[in-house]
Amino acid sequence: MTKNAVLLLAHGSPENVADIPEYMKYVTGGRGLPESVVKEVQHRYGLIGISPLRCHTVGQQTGVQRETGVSTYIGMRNWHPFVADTIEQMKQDGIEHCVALCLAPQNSRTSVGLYRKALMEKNPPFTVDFVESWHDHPLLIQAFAENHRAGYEKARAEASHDLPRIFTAHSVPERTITEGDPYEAQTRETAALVAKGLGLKDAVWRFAFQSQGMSGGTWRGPTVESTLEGLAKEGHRGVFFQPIGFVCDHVEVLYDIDIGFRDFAEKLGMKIWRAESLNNSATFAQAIADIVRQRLAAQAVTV
Ligand SMILES: C=CC1=C(C)c2cc3[nH]c(cc4nc(cc5[nH]c(cc1n2)c(C)c5CCC(=O)O)C(CCC(=O)O)=C4C)c(C)c3C=C
Ligand SMILES: [Fe+2]
Ligand SMILES: [Fe+2]
Repeated sequence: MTKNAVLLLAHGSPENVADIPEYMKYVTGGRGLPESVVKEVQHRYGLIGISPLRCHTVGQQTGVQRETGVSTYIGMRNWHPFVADTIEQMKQDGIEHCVALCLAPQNSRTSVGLYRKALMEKNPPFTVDFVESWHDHPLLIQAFAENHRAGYEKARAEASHDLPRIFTAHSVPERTITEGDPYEAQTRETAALVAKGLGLKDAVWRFAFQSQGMSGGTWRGPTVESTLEGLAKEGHRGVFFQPIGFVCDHVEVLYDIDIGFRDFAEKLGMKIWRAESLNNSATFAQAIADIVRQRLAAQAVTV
C-alpha cells in the first residue's frame, strides 16, 4: 500500500522581532527591503507581541491529521519549519505520495505560486498532488460563515444597530492581476459565497484589499481605507470586518486590522469589530480533510 501524507504549505513567520530582518529576505526572495520597511515591520510585531502564526498552523496540522488519519506535515516558505527540512523528514519517514495544500485558499502566483516553487524545486522524492485553490469549498465557506455569525451577533449587540460588513483579502501588486492572476476573482468569489451563506443583501457588505505593500509600486484596490471613508460618508459609525484570505491570526490581522484600521476608523468617528480568524475551527479542519480524502480517492483509482 502507498504511504500517503498531507503537506500543508504556509507563509511562515518568526516569533520574535529580532528575526525580522532575516525573515524579510526570505519573503522578498533575497532582494531585501529598505531599512525603513524592516523597522516598520519590527514595530508592528513589537505591538502584537509574539506572532501566533506558527502555533495556529501546528494546531491546524493536528486538526487535519485527526480528521483524515493521514500523516500531516507543515512546510513554510519563509520561516521554520522550512519546506526543504520538511521534505527531508517526509523522505526519512518513507512517504511515497502527498497531497500538498496551501494554507491560502485563493491562488496567486505571489503566494501559492511561490509555495509550489519552494516545494517542486527541491525535487521531492515522492509524488505530489498539488491543490491549486480551494477558495469555494463548501466547508471553508461554512467555517467563515460560522465565525462571522458569532462575531457579528456580539458586535451588533454592543453597537445596538446593524453594521455594514467588509470582507478583506491581502492586496497584490496591480500588475499581478492585469497579467492574468486568478486571485482577485477567487477572493471576490469567496466573499460573495460567505455573504450568500449568511443570507446578506448586496447593499450591506463590501469587498476590499488590505495590506498593500510598503515598498512602493501600485497595489490592487479598493483599499480598506477608501472603503471606510465611503461608509463614513454614508453615515455609518461602525463596521464589521472579516478577512477571507487568511486562515489564522498573524501580523496582518492583529496589526493591520486590529490596530491600523481601528485607528483609521476612529479618526472617521467609526468603531470596528472583527470575526475571529479560522485558527482552530473544526469545520475548517474538516474542509481540508474533505479535499484530502477526495484527492487520495482519485489517486487510488488512477494508480
Ligand atoms: C496573495 C498574496 C499575499 C498573501 C496572501 C500574503 C500573506 C502574508 N504576507 C505576510 C507578511 C509579509 N508580506 C510581505 C510582502 C508581500 N506580500 C505579498 C503577497 C501576499 N502576502 C507580496 C506580493 C509582497 C511583496 C513581496 C516583495 O517581493 O516585495 C511582507 C514585507 C513587507 C510588505 O511589503 O508589506 C511581509 C512582512 C504574512 C505574515 C502573510 C500571511 C500569512
Ligand atoms: Fe505577504
Ligand atoms: Fe503583507
